[in-house]
Amino acid sequence: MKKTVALIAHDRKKEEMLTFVLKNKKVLSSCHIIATATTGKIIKENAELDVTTYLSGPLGGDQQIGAQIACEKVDAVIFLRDPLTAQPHEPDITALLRICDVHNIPVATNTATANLVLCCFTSDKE
Ligand SMILES: O=C(CO)COP(=O)(O)O
Repeated sequence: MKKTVALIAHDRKKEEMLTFVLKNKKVLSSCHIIATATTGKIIKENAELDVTTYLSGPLGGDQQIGAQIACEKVDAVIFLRDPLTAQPHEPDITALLRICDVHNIPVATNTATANLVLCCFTSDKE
């Protein structure tokens, strides 16, 4: 069964996200990818992967993805947060991370952890 992976990146992390996606295109092409609007658009246009997009983070996209997690429809979240810039929708970001913990969903907030998460996907023969 296809894994669903949520990809989200703040503006100053979008380039890093795209590099990560391109490096891991093979494994990600076997997943159902969901993303917030701008992150998803960049991935679609530059990595030519199918992406289901939600609203932009500040407009409620983090909450929409959180709802998918609450419904047990997401297997992993890769959320490259900008730790150096305050975000207007900080409560939504906190809520997204919280709901991952509530449902025990792996959430990577940097590419080092994201690589480990995707490694598990490739070794999982399910
Ligand atoms: O703000 C975000 C996550 O909190 C990301 O939203 P975008 O992908 O639309 O930039």
